[in-house]
Amino acid sequence: MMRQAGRYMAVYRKLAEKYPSFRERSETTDLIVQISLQPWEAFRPDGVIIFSDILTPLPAFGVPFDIEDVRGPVIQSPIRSEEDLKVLHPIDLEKLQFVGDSLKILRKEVGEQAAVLGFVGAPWTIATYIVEGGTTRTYKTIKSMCHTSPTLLRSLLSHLTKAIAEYVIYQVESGAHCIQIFDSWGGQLPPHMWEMWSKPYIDEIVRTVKQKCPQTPLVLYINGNGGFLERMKGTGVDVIGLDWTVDMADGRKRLGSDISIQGNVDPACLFSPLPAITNEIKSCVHGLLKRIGFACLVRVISSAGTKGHILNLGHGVLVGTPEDAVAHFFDVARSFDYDSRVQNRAAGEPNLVA
Ligand SMILES: O=C(O)CCc1c2[nH]c(c1CC(=O)O)Cc1[nH]c(c(CC(=O)O)c1CCC(=O)O)Cc1[nH]c(c(CC(=O)O)c1CCC(=O)O)Cc1[nH]c(c(CCC(=O)O)c1CC(=O)O)C2
Repeated sequence: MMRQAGRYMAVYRKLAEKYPSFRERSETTDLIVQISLQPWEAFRPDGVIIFSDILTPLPAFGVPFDIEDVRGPVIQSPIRSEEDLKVLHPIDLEKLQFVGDSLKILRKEVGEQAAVLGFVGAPWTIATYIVEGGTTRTYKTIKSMCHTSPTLLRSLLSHLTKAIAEYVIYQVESGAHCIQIFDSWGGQLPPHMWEMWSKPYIDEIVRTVKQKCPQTPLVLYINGNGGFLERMKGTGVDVIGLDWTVDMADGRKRLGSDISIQGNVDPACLFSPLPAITNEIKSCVHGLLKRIGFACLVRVISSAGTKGHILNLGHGVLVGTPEDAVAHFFDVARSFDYDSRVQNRAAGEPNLVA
């Protein structure tokens, strides 16, 4: 479940009182492991996501940042000129050792009972933070740069692409079974601009990672991706993450049966009464069943966890979500009878469904 650990959990909030700096919580091996395991201990999901952030690798290639309580991520020195680019250097993976160490420990902690999941931000999405200096509603600085300083923006995106590809490989070599690429803000671009300013860089990451780690499933997620599904498939990833604005059956029809889909229950639905949550999950799964047929789904799911449907929310768990609603989501997911019929818990191949 996206944003599986974090502020909606009371144990996390309590730990955050003791360690008030987000960077400390997400850059100290013991704390990363402890926080990543909080939802595992509470809900026993099929995947344990390392507690980290898409911005975590930035200081390792020359871009310091902080996460402030109200403002969220803040980049003190945004990159907006050729001169600013000079701070960038190749990624120093030694500075991210806490990520590698945590993944190794998480693999030991969960054994064969769950997949361990890593993640990165896509170059465009990371660039929005580096250029805008933090979170933005309009993306106007970076979007105007596409027209006023295309060479500069291309240099930045190329640098990020190299760094992120190396970081993905590092996570896989440290034990991640699967990597999700968050192009969370790719959906802010018109699709033809995404093809120019985001897709080629994701393509390059997929190519590089597939050469080194051909067995590792890659998931691609864009927030607001209704206009992008076919284009996302063109990157060569193994799984497309749908947000909740796309009907699951439409998504499957548009993407075909030769690729896996993740998603896509509306995260806000977890604020509803439990029976309503059950219905939403069923309609997400059964919509898919109706579209491609039950037998076909079983066949697709059973192919070693890289094809089929990974039941998930359409984006992260929202702050304030009741924990019993999250528990209910996992209970309902586990209750589907296809789960018990599918033999995708082969040795060394944790179940990636749900
Ligand atoms: O999400 C917020 O509102 C907080 C600010 C924010 C952060 N990163 C950010 C943003 C969004 C923005 O403002 O641009 C920037 C950020 N981090 C992330 C994404 C990708 C996405 O969710 O679409 C994004 C961009 C898009 C987005 O936030 O929707 C990814 C992320 N951050 C984080 C996690 C890990 C987790 O939650 O389990 C994960 C995802 C792992 C996964 O789902 O597989 C952790 C994180 N980062 C952050 C926080 C809040 C700070 C705290 O706990 O003290 C937290 C903890 C939490 O969400 O409860 C900081």
